[in-house]
Amino acid sequence: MTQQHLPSPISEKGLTLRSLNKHFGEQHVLRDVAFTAAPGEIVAVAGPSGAGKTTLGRLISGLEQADAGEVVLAGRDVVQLPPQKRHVAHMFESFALYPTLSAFDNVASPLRSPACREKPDAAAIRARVMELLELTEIAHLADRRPSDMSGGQKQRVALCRTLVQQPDVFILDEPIGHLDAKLRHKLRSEIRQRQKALAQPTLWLTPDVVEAMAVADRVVMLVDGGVRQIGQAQDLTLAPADMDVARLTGDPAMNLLQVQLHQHERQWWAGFEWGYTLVPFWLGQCLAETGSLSAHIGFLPAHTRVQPLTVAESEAPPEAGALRATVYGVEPFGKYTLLTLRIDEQRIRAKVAAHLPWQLEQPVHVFLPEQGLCLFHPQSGRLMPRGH
Ligand SMILES: Nc1ncnc2c1ncn2[C@@H]1O[C@H](COP(=O)(O)OP(=O)(O)OP(=O)(O)O)[C@@H](O)[C@H]1O
Repeated sequence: MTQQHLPSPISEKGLTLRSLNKHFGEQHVLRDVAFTAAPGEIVAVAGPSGAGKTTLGRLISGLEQADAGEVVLAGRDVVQLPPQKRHVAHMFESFALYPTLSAFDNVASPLRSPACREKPDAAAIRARVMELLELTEIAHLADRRPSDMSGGQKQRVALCRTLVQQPDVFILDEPIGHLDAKLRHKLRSEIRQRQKALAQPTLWLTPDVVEAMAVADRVVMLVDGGVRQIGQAQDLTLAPADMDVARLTGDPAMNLLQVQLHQHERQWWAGFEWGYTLVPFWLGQCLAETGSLSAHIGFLPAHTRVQPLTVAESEAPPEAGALRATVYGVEPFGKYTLLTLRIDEQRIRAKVAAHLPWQLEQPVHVFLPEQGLCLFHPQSGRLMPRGH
């Protein structure tokens, strides 16, 4: 476990996870998961499908038992407690609505339950439920049953039923995945504002790292059941802990280009089928220390400069630091254009100004950025500290 994975001192009202482990049969689904979420903090747990996000949420709620580890919630170690005594408001990916109840009654159900700590009266319940139904734009469906609703409408009922509670932690498992882009944007910021004002932490589980970065104060990157990195959007984007995190973060994700380095007259060169290009000296020195001269370098599409060339220009040797490439794909997004570029058999992407008329198969030079160039260890795939 690295230093960044160590939980900070526990807060009376927050959530602290320590060394959580879970197997399903032979499969090690969660490995030493440890992090904290402070009161009012939104922590997103992001990672690809099968990373263990749902299982982690279920361990915190008590719907699954951990093999080992601690879940400390509002100052209590809750590992031995049954779900109803943990005071967790959990929105399930599957919604789990009551089929015979209306949308209103589904949302009101936790407030009417004997396990509810607050015992609000009917008027208070109505006010809280309607406020959420209005926020999520389904107030007009208050009397409808789940069977007469779309997937996105059911998801909003499930979301309201979770947010209406006053638990010790909120767990939202893919809470807005079924909604259209406009509503997703609105709810992302509305829910963020709402949860930030509360005294409880919120865990937001999602495979969408861009959503995670937009909504959360910090993002926990979970890959293969292990925490690879915890950080804010810019930490994950500019300095991903390893190549898996680099592939998952950014919009679009960081370019990962395999290079084979060679030293010649105290300079380092990357070799390609079309020839060699000069690379920063620190890159060669750092890589040489690993005992291998082949590795992946990373750079963001937004930092990738592309220069269009005529055919005649493209046949001359590229200037120092430039890579020879051809345009493979052009996606105009209005404010900018996203280019896919082919360098030998590899593909990279570049976010470029929209005004140039890019052509498929057009020859270009690509310039590696001096700042923001990352080197990943040839064996572990971890980000290497940058040399001088
Ligand atoms: N009850 C179970 N029995 C056996 N294996 C399980 C069980 N629940 C989950 N798994 C396995 O554990 C791993 C993690 O699953 P989990 O649902 O937690 O992932 P996830 O990150 O939430 O994925 P998704 O984004 O697709 O929902 C997967 O390989 C899954 O097949």
